[in-house]
Amino acid sequence: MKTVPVALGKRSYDIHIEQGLLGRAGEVIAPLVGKRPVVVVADRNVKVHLSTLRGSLGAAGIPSEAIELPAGEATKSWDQLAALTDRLLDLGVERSDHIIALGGGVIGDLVGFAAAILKRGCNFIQVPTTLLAQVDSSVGGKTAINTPAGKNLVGAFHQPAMVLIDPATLDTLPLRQVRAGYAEVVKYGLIDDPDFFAWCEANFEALYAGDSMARETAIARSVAAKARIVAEDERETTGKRALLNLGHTFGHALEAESGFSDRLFHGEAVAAGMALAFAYSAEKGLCPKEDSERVKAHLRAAGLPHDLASAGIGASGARLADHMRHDKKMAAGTLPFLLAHGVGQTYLDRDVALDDVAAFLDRCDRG
Ligand SMILES: NC(=O)c1ccc[n+]([C@@H]2O[C@H](COP(=O)([O-])OP(=O)(O)OC[C@H]3O[C@@H](n4cnc5c(N)ncnc54)[C@H](O)[C@@H]3O)[C@@H](O)[C@H]2O)c1
Ligand SMILES: O=C(O)C(=O)C[C@@H](O)[C@H](O)[C@H](O)COP(=O)(O)O
Ligand SMILES: [Zn+2]
Repeated sequence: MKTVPVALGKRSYDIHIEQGLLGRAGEVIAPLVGKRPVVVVADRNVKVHLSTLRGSLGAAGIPSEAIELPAGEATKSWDQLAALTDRLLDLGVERSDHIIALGGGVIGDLVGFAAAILKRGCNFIQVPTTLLAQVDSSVGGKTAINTPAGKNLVGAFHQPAMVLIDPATLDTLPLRQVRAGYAEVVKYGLIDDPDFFAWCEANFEALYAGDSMARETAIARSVAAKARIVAEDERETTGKRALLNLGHTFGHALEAESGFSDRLFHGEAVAAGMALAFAYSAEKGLCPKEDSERVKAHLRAAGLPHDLASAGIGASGARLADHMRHDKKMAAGTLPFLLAHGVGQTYLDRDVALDDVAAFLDRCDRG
């Protein structure tokens, strides 16, 4: 088993990665939970993994209850949050108990937020089953729901007590979802690790084909990068953690424009967003055009949206900029942007005018 520590003082925890880990999750979790019952909150599409997980909990002598929730971004809602917290209260969850989130980023974000507010803070464990959740959302403690105003606008920082990653759960994940998760893998290369971006260019096909070495390398390098950044700036106050938002100001606007629907998954929106961030950087002369073209070419080759047209977005720049005004990075009326000086050289630019971004978007090809 490979273990990546997340060093956050009293809130430190381990990320465990191992093929088949779900089948022995009970013994790994047992030292945390003792013999207290746990509640597993699972996505309805992961029934087979739920049964493996509960089997291993039972074998370790840990009683469990299950709550199954509908799949999809719409589940990150006030209604689902209220229903979930009511169920958890009915089940008698105590503050020191552990709630397990089994599923993708939607389940992780919702369950993490429920755990943050239930009895003013319960423990939770992330057991991510999508590539996106295994490389990104299960780590770092950002939890949230969406509101009519936009993405992740109500939430809390609440770190999990442990993250258990079984790459074998990806065997059941549809290819389109694997690709969407891969966008967040590429992100780490683009932020500050050009060697990892080159690794991505050379290995994405193996990853898509389910090669176990490629999967484990992608997951381990991604979570190590995220753990390092989160340990430096847990609450996104210094600008360091904001680097993880590369492509997200554009991406969240595209998701909002798509109505948070299956038309554009989060990872797909982030892929288009990263390509737009590089294209804007190149247009401003901040980044070599070859780097921007290289990013776009890789995302295209990887079957991901790489501009507005391939993301299916026809909205005006002004309309997309209106979505961006809800971004949580907005400070004193200005929105800092994640731009790049090149591949692996992302930085937070505090001198970008939203109107200029809107005009740039109007010059881009439409869907
Ligand atoms: N908190 C964070 O740091 C963070 C980071 C990145 C993304 N996110 C959030 O994560 C969400 C996206 O997560 P996601 O891409 O995992 O989406 P998701 O949770 O909607 O999962 C994608 C789809 O895969 C299905 N699924 C999950 N595991 C499966 C499996 N093993 N086999 C078959 N089907 C499976 C789900 O039912 C769903 O239909 C977004 O809401 C995004 O904002 C949060
Ligand atoms: O962990 C982070 O920090 C991230 O920004 C990771 C992102 O991939 C993720 O989508 C996050 O939820 C976006 O955060 P937000 O603060 O823009 O809602
Ligand atoms: Zn993201």
